[in-house]
Amino acid sequence: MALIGRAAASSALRRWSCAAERLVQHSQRRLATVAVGISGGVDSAVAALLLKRQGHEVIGLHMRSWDVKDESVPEGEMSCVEKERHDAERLCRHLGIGFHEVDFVREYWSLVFEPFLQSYRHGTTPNPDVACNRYIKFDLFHQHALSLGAQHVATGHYARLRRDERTGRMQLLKAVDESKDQSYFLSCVQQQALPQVIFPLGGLPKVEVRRLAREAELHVASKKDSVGICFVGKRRFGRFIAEYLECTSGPFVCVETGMTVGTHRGHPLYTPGAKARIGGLAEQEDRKKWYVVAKSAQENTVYVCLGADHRALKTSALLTDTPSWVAGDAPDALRLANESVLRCQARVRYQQPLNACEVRLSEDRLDVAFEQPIDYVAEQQVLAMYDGEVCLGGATISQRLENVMPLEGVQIHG
Ligand SMILES: Nc1ncnc2c1ncn2[C@@H]1O[C@H](COP(=O)(O)OP(=O)(O)OP(=O)(O)O)[C@@H](O)[C@H]1O
Repeated sequence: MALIGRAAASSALRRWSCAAERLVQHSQRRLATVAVGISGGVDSAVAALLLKRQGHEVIGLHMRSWDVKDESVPEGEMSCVEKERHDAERLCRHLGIGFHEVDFVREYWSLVFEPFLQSYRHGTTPNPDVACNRYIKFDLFHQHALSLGAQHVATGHYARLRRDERTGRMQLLKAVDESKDQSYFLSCVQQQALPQVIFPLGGLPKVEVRRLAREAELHVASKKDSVGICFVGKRRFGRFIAEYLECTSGPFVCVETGMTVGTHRGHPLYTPGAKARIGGLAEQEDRKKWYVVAKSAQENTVYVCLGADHRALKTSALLTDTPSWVAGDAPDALRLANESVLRCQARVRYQQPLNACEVRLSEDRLDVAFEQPIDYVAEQQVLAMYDGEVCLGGATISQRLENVMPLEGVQIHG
């Protein structure tokens, strides 16, 4: 009897001490208040759900970065901006977390959208998502989230963070689900924001994120992933850009022959590497096969070639503007040795396979040589550099070098 009593008492004690331990861990974790960027989509909602389950005090922060006035919405329909806000608020209510809003419409316009338009005017192809992450989400938005009393700021980005044992700085890593990896868009984010950042989805496959959303009965569980540039919403890009930039028709010129092979509807509507869809040609087959090589804004000319494998679409070397290193400084290979060369991998587009390259610093710019020529390099897009799974940083491409242009003297820079 006494034995049974002692066993029961000690098991009760064990249960109690486990419960107490859980309570202590729980209350310690509760000390962290995490502001989650709630977009109205499934990823950030699941990020908030997971943080809440871990015991954090979670608040939802929705940002308005685009004015309803700048969306043409059919009568009686809700604009994209309003729909996202509505979904974000409903999600916070469902998750039982506070809902906060912040307006960065003006800042987004001047730091992201104006430079985006300017770049298009000059005949180049910018990346507004990289600029948005650097100047808005991981700077102004981040600071605002901290000013609300949060110690951490989380987003639904697919990427991971790790502290570098040697330097003590934060490293940006690719997501485990490579098909969703967003480190490319984060490659120009600055080190100072990263110690407070959490990416709860970096280790999860997207299918698991959707499953968690369904299990938690989030109304956005089956909502489509956002594709393309966020402010364009569901509109066709051509129609959208034509509202802001003058698009006048001009010639499509074949880089091989120098001959005009069709008429384009305005150079801003075309991106190097994309199909040109030249109309007016008799052969349907040919129409399918023209690709944009380059553009000249000055001459309002779009240069094209026949076939996706044409050597005019390949680039083996390029120059960039001043790079942005996630660690804050350039990697040791570029800083410490004379004649220093960084051997790494790089991509020039979201989800492009990584390409081996050599990077040299020339003044404060990068001179990049690829082991094999790569496809579809567009000026003003971002080059993101990697050492295995670590994203080292990014830089805006200022010039394609050694791209094969069979037609001597074709001037492609606007
Ligand atoms: N309007 C917004 N307000 C607050 N945070 C935002 C907003 N838009 C995006 N974010 C944050 O940035 C992350 C990445 O944004 P992105 O536009 O790539 O959306 P996404 O991958 O489709 O994610 P989601 O499914 O959450 O919309 C989001 O998961 C979210 O945390």
